Amino acid sequence: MEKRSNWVPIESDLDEKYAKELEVAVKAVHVACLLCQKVQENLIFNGNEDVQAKDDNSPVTIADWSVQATVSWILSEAFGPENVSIVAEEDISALSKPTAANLLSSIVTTVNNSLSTAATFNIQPPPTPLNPTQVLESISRCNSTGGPTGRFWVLDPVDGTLGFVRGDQYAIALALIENGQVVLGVLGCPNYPVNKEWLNYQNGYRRMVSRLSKSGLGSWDGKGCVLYAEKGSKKAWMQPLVNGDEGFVWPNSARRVTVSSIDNPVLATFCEPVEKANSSHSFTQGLAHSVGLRNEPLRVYSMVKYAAIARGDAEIFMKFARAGYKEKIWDHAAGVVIIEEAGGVVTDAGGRRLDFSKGMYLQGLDRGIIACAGASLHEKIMRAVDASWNSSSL
Ligand SMILES: Nc1ncnc2c1ncn2[C@@H]1O[C@H](COP(=O)(O)OS(=O)(=O)O)[C@@H](OP(=O)(O)O)[C@H]1O
Ligand SMILES: [Mg+2]
Ligand SMILES: [Mg+2]
Ligand SMILES: [Mg+2]
Repeated sequence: MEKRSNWVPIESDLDEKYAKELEVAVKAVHVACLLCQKVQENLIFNGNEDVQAKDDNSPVTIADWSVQATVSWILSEAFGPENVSIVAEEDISALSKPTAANLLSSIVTTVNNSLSTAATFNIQPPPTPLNPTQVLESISRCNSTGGPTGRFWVLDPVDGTLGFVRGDQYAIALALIENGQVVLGVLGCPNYPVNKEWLNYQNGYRRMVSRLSKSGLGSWDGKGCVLYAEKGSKKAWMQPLVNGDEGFVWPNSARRVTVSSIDNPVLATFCEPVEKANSSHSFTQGLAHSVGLRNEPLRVYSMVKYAAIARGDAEIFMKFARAGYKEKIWDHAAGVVIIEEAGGVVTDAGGRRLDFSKGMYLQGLDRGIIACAGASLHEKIMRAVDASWNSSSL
């Protein structure tokens, strides 16, 4: 049983400047996590939820659209729609077709069910359930394209949708950007328990769940976590994910997280995308060999990789997408500020910090993304990338 003495009330972390934004964002992500848990359960155990394919063949589900609608609605209610600008992954093109009536109806139901439980987090639900037009409006309101000035939110409603549909890891990522800088990041990880036992089950989250339940260890209670950080605070925080129907009373408690102190690559663990199509496994394998990394790579879907570094469960995250792929800001914004405030370093392979000021893409990214638990380890990995790059076929 974990000692709870190091959990503190959420308010103790709140700096004046973004106090309300952080509080609303953390609550919205909790609501979204609960929504996703229900949809994933239906998808995996009852097999009765739709998985659609987008134009690029990537999957999208009712959870992606429902979270986008729900978070957009919560932010608009809290700050006024005229003050809320959101860059987000999903749009309504597939939902506006006449053949999508059933899909839209499932989304509307999911959003309303989710908002009706939001009172747990002191969020006032809508006076009457949202109708399809209002849900579509909430989704399509997230049509900001970002840029160098002003304030906008960045939302990946379900990051790692592939992991989500496979019953594995995924994340909900919400960040606030002001004048090109990420000032807040909140990362919901519904399948990443507060304790890191899942790391012992390399690439097999579902195997872990089934093994733990068979072994009667009892430590698995299905809960995930929500991580968050405010830029410049030098602190990153983790809350346990609450179960909406436990009679739980908000505010939740939080615990500080910090990166690992390991700076020797020989002892480090690195994480990377599960799919070879999203990042070159052969390049990272060669690089791992060159620096003497002994541990198996931790292949995990979604920004849970950023959470793993921030929590000190792994030391290195690398992503080297194929040439021509343009990384989107919603896949990184929340994770970057959380790792940095937890004591880590995130740059491209040229050592430059990621630039969130150029619209929806991370423009000018040099080769790939390297996040490490500290500056010294980061320096070593950067040197190894440079040494391996020319002999690679990337
Ligand atoms: N070809 C290609 N190369 C690189 N990246 C891509 C590519 N295609 C998609 N994406 C984006 O990757 C997001 C998922 O990244 P992950 O690190 O979770 O990858 S993996 O699922 O573990 O393989 C995924 O985020 P979601 O769409 O939110 O799941 C995409 O934005
Ligand atoms: Mg994503
Ligand atoms: Mg997504
Ligand atoms: Mg997607």
